[in-house]
Amino acid sequence: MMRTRPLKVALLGCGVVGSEVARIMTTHADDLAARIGAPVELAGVAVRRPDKVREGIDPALVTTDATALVKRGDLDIVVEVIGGIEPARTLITTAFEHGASVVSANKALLAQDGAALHAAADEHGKDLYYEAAVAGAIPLIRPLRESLAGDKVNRVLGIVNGTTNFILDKMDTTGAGYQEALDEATALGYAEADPTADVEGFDAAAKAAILAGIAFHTRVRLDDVYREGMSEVTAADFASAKEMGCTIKLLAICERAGDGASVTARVHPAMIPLSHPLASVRGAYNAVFVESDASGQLMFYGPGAGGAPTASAVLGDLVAVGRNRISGTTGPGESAYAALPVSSMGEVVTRYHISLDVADKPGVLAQVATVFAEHGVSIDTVRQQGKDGEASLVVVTHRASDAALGGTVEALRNLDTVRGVASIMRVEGE
Ligand SMILES: NC(=O)c1ccc[n+]([C@@H]2O[C@H](COP(=O)([O-])OP(=O)(O)OC[C@H]3O[C@@H](n4cnc5c(N)ncnc54)[C@H](O)[C@@H]3O)[C@@H](O)[C@H]2O)c1
Ligand SMILES: N[C@@H](CCO)C(=O)O
Ligand code: NA
Repeated sequence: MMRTRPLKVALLGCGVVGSEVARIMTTHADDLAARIGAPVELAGVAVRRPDKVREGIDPALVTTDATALVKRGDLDIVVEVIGGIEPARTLITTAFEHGASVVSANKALLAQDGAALHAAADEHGKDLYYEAAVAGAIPLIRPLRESLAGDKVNRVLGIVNGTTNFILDKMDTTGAGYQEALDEATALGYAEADPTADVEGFDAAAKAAILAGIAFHTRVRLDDVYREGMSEVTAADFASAKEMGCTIKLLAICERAGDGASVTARVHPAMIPLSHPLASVRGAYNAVFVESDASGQLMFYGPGAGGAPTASAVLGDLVAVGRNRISGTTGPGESAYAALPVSSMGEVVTRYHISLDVADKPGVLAQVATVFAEHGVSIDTVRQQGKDGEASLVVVTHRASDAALGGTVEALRNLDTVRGVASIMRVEGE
């Protein structure tokens, strides 16, 4: 039965995502009401620039005072799509204190302060939902939190940043320069306000922290995630990858480690075989593999960024939270009972592609091979190309720990015959 009193929703931020949330709330109002069981009323929109024309939004609803809006006391749901840490954090906790539940797309904040925000939601008996924070439109938080709640997830691996996938894809397939590809991603609304968050891997690391926490029922914060961005990936790296039948993707990888007694979470560029499904994830699309004991391998794929796709996830949460409000319940909160420690990157085991500039003279290959052997790193293949008394040596290893590989590279740098280490890239997905 339809409740006549509407659910009052406040929108904080009306940028790329917020404007699409407002548009869908208006255009799909009847369907949303039918699905929730009550009409949804846009009760206020907090913005920074009040003079901007916002199509479809009653100017009387617009305010620059987000704090006063969340303190009104009659709100059912606050949708936070401002981004960043403050004032978003204080606005969310203030919303809970004044009786509202919260839907947010803010991965940076959730990866840093998720535990405190969940505690605040619990304390006030309210919901905190954030499907949009990871992989945009792709349902991932809810499947991990609800559908897979009876299984044991062992690994989450995927492409969770649309901007960097867009850039890497352009560089790989069209030979476009880095800046040109980044400018296009920004114009399409994929990039964060400061694109450093995307290209240096902070955005993906925040998502990895959120995914690892939910998947392994533990707490993983942004600082726990090992992070390397993609701004140093070169055309030469793509050429090396092609020679190996691979491409390069910025991956987020969360795994159980040490016989399941700990977890690791990392974000870095990696070579993956062209035959791997992640290799064919194009443009700003995201794709995430989840491996669980009983389910086996699951793949989630779709638009990971952009206004409308992200708004789709926000609206899904709005409906879920709205239904909870009507029935006087809340959805599942934080599940961190496993309390697993996060291991350092040194314990991660994977394969490596190392490109060295060496002197082209007798015994060099043997010297290099000895260094690998001394550090317990087994070599899979070696390829050498000569150029004027110098040579480039490409070594691909079998699986080894990051600590062993680090020691190997340090020792290689100390060899007189090694002129430089041109690139080190992990090889995943085999
Ligand atoms: N764009 C995407 O593809 C995407 C995808 C998933 C998640 N997100 C997340 O969604 C959130 C919003 O992203 P966006 O792309 O819409 O960013 P945006 O910069 O386009 O929008 C944010 C808006 O908030 C406004 N704002 C800033 N401070 C404010 C304040 N104090 N009061 C009211 N308004 C304020 C800004 O003026 C801006 O219009 C971020 O957390 C982002 O990480 C974005
Ligand atoms: N900047 C992010 C938005 C989606 O979270 C990306 O490019 O994936
Ligand atoms: Na999502």
